[in-house]
Amino acid sequence: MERGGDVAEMKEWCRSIPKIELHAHLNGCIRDSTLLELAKVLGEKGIINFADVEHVIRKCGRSLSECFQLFDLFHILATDHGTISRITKEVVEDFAADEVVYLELRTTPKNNETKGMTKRSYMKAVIDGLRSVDALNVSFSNSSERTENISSSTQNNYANCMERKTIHIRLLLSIDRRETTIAAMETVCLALELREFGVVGIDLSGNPIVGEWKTFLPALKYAKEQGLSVTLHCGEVSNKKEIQEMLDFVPERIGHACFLDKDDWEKARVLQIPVEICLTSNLRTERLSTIDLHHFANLHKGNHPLVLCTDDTGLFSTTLSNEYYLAAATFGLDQKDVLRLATNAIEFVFGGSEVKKALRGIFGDSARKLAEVFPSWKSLGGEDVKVQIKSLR
Ligand SMILES: CNc1ncnc2c1ncn2[C@@H]1O[C@H](COP(=O)(O)O)[C@@H](O)[C@H]1O
Ligand SMILES: [Zn+2]
Repeated sequence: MERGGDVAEMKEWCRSIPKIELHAHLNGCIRDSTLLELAKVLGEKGIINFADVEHVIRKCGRSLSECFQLFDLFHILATDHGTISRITKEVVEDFAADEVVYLELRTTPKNNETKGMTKRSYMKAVIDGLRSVDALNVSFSNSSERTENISSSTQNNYANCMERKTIHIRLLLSIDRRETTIAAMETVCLALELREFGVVGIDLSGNPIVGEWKTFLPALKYAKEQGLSVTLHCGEVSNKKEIQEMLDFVPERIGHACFLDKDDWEKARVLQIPVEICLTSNLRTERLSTIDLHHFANLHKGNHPLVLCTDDTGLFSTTLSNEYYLAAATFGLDQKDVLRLATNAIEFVFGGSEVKKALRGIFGDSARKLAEVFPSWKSLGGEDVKVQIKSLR
């Protein structure tokens, strides 16, 4: 990994392998260029001061609280339905360009009376955005490959459909920690209503120093009872009591987990709760002083279920392949380890058995093709991974 050629080959390897993204916030993944364009328009209308906003958007390395200030700005910039659809389309295109084959995109449904926006109409705009992607086959139905969920232009041209990349998308609705119990319950009910449009679960996110666990618990419990999967931002800041309560809830995954202590990790290990690891996000928001101290190392060593994710590609100027490369470069992973990590993520998706089967097929095909392209692949144990993929079927 130290020589230039090796670095370039590993970066290319991380880019070219199929990947699964399980922790990405829609509005945190807005392209900088789109954000600046939106800000400029609002500046011209005198709604914001463009010069101030430009400085904030271009700033690198923000504290966690600065990130949440920026999210408030994002929400001002992206309030109308058309913009939400556009952002969704671009985010999907960007993940697909990075060889993401399955994306679980999470977003917080928003009410905005002045714009005539309700949580339901916000989600309709997101779903319209998925439908408007025309350069890819977008499959976002729970009942898998139903053609009505493949973008309309694709249906018109079967030959094109076969040539295009396919990206499987599922949606998680986020409860913001500023919300009340009733608002959280509304989001869960909306998620249940939108199951046929690929909504598979609920996320709890937002500023981790705001709100109390007991406020969200009734809605999260209800979500679970109704068969929705639940993932929680857990231990993003130090909060022993809340971390314990969250683990006792037994979510299907947790995000970040930066401030779990020994007992908490033991509980997570016994319960085998998969952890969504967001290296760049944790580093940029100063959850740790240097990346080599990240809990990824211990979890990986202990074979704890984990998945590398981006959190907010736009906010942190990262990609999923960059996260894989960062993990490889920091923790000494070889190509075999990287592909195994990417493949293991199949087991933690909320999309159900049909999509898992499809993903196993994609990873199996890709392992065969990559073996031809990368000369070092065979000596690095490509055969092992192929065997592993087979045994997962
Ligand atoms: C940095 N780590 C993080 N910790 C907690 N919550 C985060 C987050 N990054 C993003 N969000 C949550 O996602 C929203 C933006 O996307 P949506 O408007 O929902 O699409 C933010 O407002 C915040 O609530
Ligand atoms: Zn997050």
